[in-house]
Formats: sequence, C-alpha cells, structure tokens
Amino acid sequence: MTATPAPAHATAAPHAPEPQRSQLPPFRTRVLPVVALARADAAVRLAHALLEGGIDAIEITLRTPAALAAIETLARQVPELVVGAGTVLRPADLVAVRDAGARFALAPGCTPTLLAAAAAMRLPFIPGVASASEAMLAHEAGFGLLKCFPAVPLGGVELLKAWAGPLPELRFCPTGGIGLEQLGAFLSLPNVALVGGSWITPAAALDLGDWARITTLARQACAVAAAAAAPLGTAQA
Ligand SMILES: O=C(O)C(=O)C[C@H](O)[C@H](O)COP(=O)(O)O
Repeated sequence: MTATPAPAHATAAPHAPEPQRSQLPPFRTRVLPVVALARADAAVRLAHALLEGGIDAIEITLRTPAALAAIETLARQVPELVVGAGTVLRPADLVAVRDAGARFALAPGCTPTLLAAAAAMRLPFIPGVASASEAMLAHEAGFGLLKCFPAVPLGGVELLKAWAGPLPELRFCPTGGIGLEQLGAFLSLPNVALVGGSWITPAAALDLGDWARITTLARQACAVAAAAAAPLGTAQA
C-alpha cells in the first residue's frame, strides 16, 4: 500500500472510538503555541503573526490577569485563529473561558471535579495527564485526546511510545520542554495528534512586539510539522 501523508489536521483518529468530549474544532496546525500574555492588546498582533506563519490555533493560558480579555478579543476580532484556553484548573475556569469565547480548553492535569464539570459542558476539553492511570481515568470520563504534561521531563517520545501499546485508543498533545528540535520526533508518533509549547512565542519577542520573529518561528514549526506527517491511518482525521 502506498503511504500518503496524513492531512495536517489536529483532530483525533476517526477509526478509534473517539469520545466526543475532546473533539476539537477544526484547525490545520499540529503545533499549538502556548502563551502567557501580559497585555490583552497584544493579542491581535500576535494572532496575525501566527497566522502569517501558518499556525491557526493558540492556547492562551489563564496565568495572567489579561488572559480572559485576550481570549475575548481574539474570539471576536480574529475568528480565523481557533482560540483555546489553558491552565484551566477549576470548573469556574471552564465557565469563564467558554463565556469569553474559547473554542476549547486544556489543563495541566485533571481532577475528578474538573473532569466531571468538563464532561457536563459542550466545550471540548483536553485534560492533562502524567501517568497511565491518569490517562485511564480521563478516558473513563469520556476524553480521548489528552495533554501529556510535562512531556519531556516525564520521558518524552519514549513515554508516549510506551503508552501506545496498552492505550492504543488515546491520542496526546505532549507539552512541556518541547522545542523545534524535538518537534518532528513527537509529531511522527502515531498517538500524537498535536504538540504544544511556548517556544514559538518567546517572552522576549512578546515583550518587544517582535512579531516578525514569531512569524519566523511559526513557519519553522509548520515546516517541521509538514515533514513529520504520521503514518497512514494513525493519528489524524
Ligand atoms: O499552563 C498550562 O496549562 C500548562 O500545562 C503548562 C504549559 O503548557 C507549559 O508550561 C508549556 O510548556 P513549555 O513549552 O515548556 O513552556
């Protein structure tokens, strides 16, 4: 059989019994920039810099007071960028980010309370997991796309390869400690749907408003992602 490259689309595999609760809105990129924005008024410039570099999704972390305003601004003013909310720790955060216009949410971990609240909401949710047991709990709660965090300190590519055997129906978004150098190796894994990280939006570039640098970093990441299409019939829809 001739292997054709899988489309560069982040949604998890159609052949797996994919729980709907993690089903992301459609976007092209398999690289998710993770951003802590100090100022909401930088959000639109940042969004255009990423789009120009080929990235059409973002994770705005709830680590700064500006985060909700930035999500709201992007949802309203740059609908072509799919805006997700990260560092969602409590059920109230889920409600706040949904009301601000986030199209999906992610967490660095998962608690039974957060899983139950997310399961009861329509907002697609990617819980964070750091062990097979946590992945099994999240799957039991209906989530099939999980954030492996912090991916590199936990074992990186080797960890995800090890999980692929016993947990074949799960897909992951490894995040934490990943840079351009490791991106291709992660994206080539059949159980990796997309990769998150802050390396595309360095704090120094954000502070300086160096949008050209961010566009360059986004382009580099997209080039690596395009070259690292997973084997046919594996990770992507
Ligand atoms: O805030 C969250 O919700 C997180 O899960 C943590 C972030 O995703 C990582 O801090 C990004 O990791 P780096 O690419 O190593 O900077």
